[in-house]
Amino acid sequence: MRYLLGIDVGTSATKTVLFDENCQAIASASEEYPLYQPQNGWAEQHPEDWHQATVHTIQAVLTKSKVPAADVKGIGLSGQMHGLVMLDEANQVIRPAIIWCDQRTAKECEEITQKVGANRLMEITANPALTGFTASKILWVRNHEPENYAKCRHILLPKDYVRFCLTGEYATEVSDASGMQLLDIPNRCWSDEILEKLEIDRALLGKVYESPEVTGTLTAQSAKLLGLTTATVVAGGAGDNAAAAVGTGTVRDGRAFTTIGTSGVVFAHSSKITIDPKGRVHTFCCAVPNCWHVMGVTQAAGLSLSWYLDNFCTNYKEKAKLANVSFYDYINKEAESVPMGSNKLLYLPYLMGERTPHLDPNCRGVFFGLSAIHKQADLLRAVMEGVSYSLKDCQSILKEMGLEVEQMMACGGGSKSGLWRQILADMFGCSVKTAASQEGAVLGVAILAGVAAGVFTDVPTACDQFIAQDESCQPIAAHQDYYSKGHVLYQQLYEQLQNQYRLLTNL
Ligand SMILES: Nc1ncnc2c1ncn2[C@@H]1O[C@H](COP(=O)(O)OP(=O)(O)O)[C@@H](O)[C@H]1O
Ligand SMILES: O=C(CO)[C@@H](O)[C@H](O)COP(=O)(O)O
Repeated sequence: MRYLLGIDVGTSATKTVLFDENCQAIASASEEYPLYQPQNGWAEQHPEDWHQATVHTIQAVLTKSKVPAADVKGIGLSGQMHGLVMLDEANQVIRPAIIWCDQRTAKECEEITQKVGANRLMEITANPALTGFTASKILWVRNHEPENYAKCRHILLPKDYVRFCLTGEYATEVSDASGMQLLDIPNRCWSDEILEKLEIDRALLGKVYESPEVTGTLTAQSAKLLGLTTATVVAGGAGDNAAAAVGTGTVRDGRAFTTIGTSGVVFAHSSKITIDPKGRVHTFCCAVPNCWHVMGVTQAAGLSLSWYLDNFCTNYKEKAKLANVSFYDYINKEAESVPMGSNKLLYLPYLMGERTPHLDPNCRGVFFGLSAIHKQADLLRAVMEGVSYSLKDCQSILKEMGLEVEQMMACGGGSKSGLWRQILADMFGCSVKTAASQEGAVLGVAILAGVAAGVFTDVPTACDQFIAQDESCQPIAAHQDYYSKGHVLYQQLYEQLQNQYRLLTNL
């Protein structure tokens, strides 16, 4: 039997799963690490935490499974997108990584638009200048930390830093590189025009591969450390959403999925490049060669839930213990005990600014309609509903762009909640399904590794063979009606507050 490793360098943790050649999970391990917020709207992590978590979780799954090293044919890397890792001459990390949800670069986005031109930026990178994307982070370091910029010899994305540690190669692949705002998205290569206009040296960037290509093999040192062999290939892999697309079988036109991870995403596959002229959703290269995807992003999806639970529900852990149920079973029951609409309470999930549909780094979270009748559980359900309203915003734009969706899958930590999936089905007005394997991104990159290692012929064929569907939530007409009215009110709240958010930032 041959085996494949899928690794997802997420925001909350790195997760590693060992699959056999039938894509059955054999062993899994995950390791959490901190997210640092040194200022309001800033977000950083230590790249070494990602590397250590990868090493420990690979070692853990190999120990648990007792699979012979020589039978592990390939490694697939998935990861949080957009983060900026800078290495010096000696390959040392220069400063903490500035990650995807960091919002400090509004001025640098103006600089990018002015230097490249709004129209050329859309034509080449398929997206307007965004604070979340890597290019504005590079310019921020150049503008604010010139001594760090001067030392920089290599720029890598989070999972590509881990790749460098494993293989010694400076490489990336098209799906993750799409989120740097330096890639020519229609032609799937670095854009010399963008690099020249932004005065970024191309030599700083790694080689760009397609997702199922081989980017290298393990170095002797990392093979020894991990308990693997130097014959193990490391595939291009994919950004976490492009990876989850493969892991949920979203690899053909008409297919889509919604993720509730730290962020939230509504993602549709497209064999043709389609761009929203207003830039509210991203068009990126996907993990299937010669295909693209369009996705809307909610900055704080699971993050909203974690923030609420960590700060205002510390009693829930004890209550779950007393009730003898898991923590998330307990919180989902609590949310279910509250009627639809959370007793007339609305939540705007803009804790880290918002991408789709507002592209606004200044906006922040709101509970609207608080009354003395509200209890912890009302706010809990309002958070889940508010995140879902934001995902509804994403779905509406994909529809407006003519991306027909025949199948909506759900993945990410939040999709484990039956209640959350039902709310999504009610708001989207379509069935929301889960894959039989809940492994999403890690399964996706294990399939990419399988193609790279010659275990599978191509990505869509492997998905057809190995991805099966499981549960399906159908929309309930009365809920749909309520939530469509709620959505109108939800949308009006941002419109009313847009100017006040700017004033708050400048206060
Ligand atoms: N059973 C569950 N019910 C509801 N939410 C959950 C559940 N399990 C995890 N989550 C949420 O999912 C999020 C983590 O999702 P995950 O996909 O692991 O994140 P990431 O890959 O972004 O680190 C957490 O923020 C948590 O709030
Ligand atoms: O910024 C994006 C996509 O554009 C996020 O999807 C990040 O890639 C982080 O993902 P999670 O850690 O929430 O899964």
